[in-house]
Amino acid sequence: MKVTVVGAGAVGASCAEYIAIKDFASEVVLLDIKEGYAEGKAMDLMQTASLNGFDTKITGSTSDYSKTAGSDIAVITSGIPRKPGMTREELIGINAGIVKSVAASLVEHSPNVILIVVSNPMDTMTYLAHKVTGLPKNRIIGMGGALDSARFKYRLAEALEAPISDVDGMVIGGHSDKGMVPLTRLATRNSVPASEFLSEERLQQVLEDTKVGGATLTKLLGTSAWYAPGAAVSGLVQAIACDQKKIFPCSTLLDGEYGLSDLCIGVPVVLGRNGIEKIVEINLSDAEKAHLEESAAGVKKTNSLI
Ligand SMILES: NC(=O)c1ccc[n+]([C@@H]2O[C@H](COP(=O)([O-])OP(=O)(O)OC[C@H]3O[C@@H](n4cnc5c(N)ncnc54)[C@H](O)[C@@H]3O)[C@@H](O)[C@H]2O)c1
Ligand SMILES: O=C(O)C[C@H](O)C(=O)O
Repeated sequence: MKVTVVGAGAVGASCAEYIAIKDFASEVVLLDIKEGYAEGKAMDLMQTASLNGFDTKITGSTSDYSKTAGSDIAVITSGIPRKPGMTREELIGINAGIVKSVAASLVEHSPNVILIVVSNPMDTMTYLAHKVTGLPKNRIIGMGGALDSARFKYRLAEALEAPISDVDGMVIGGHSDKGMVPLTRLATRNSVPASEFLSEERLQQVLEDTKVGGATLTKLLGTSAWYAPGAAVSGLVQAIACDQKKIFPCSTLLDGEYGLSDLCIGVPVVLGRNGIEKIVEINLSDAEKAHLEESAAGVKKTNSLI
């Protein structure tokens, strides 16, 4: 299993590290445009191999896509991150050009690749990857919901004063401060609805904290987060590589599902060796449907800028 990660910055390197530590891929290629940067990150990571006990071979490349040839999965993290006070949508001017050229180069060298798009604004960048490559829809996946759901579970565990392994929850919708739709109605603590333990007001606070999860970290760090994003990407890569058939909320091209078409937005999907093997349509309440529709309108507005 060969995995390429484009962008050896904060998220790309974190993602490569988690993939290696989980030890399911034979090879990870890191690629960046900064001279020597990906090679340096790859060497540093390889020097953790004996310490962390993995055999995955990590190599680096400065803009040489021939090194990525034959990749089964490629992750696109290249692009600028936001600074405090910015929205993800404001990154579109620079990141659209980067994602466009990177996606085309990846597919040129690995025609059978499954693409995972991370660069922001992620839903629009995922849609752009479709426009540029024309790959079948099962082979282009946007990562946002897996991260947002992890943050939702973190906030739920905090409110419930429970171990995180005891809570479950999912966030669908666009990966944006306003567009996320945390499904508080379906959140549970060990199969018991979270609403049995938490007031409506406290659940609403969990929802609000989840939606601004990325912005909160950006304010604290001066740039956006990388550990949880890297871990979330590695989870998707592993589900595909190991044909796990796990459900994750991912940004995918919709064609009538959830009453939405011609956009990529986060909904639950089954991930396996063929990428997105199924879009799972769950019954949403009227309020959740309205939130998802509002979120879709926001994503479409951003899509109109590419
Ligand atoms: N979807 C998500 O959930 C999520 C989570 C975190 C970050 N992000 C996004 O991921 C992107 C990367 O974030 P980061 O913190 O790693 O940024 P970063 O600045 O640390 O790393 C980005 C890297 O991309 C490289 N790069 C730029 N143009 C390139 C090109 N044409 N080809 C190859 N490499 C190129 C840069 O040299 C840099 O090393 C940002 O757009 C950020 O908003 C998305
Ligand atoms: O918040 C950001 O800009 C980065 C990323 O989308 C995140 O949610 O951490």
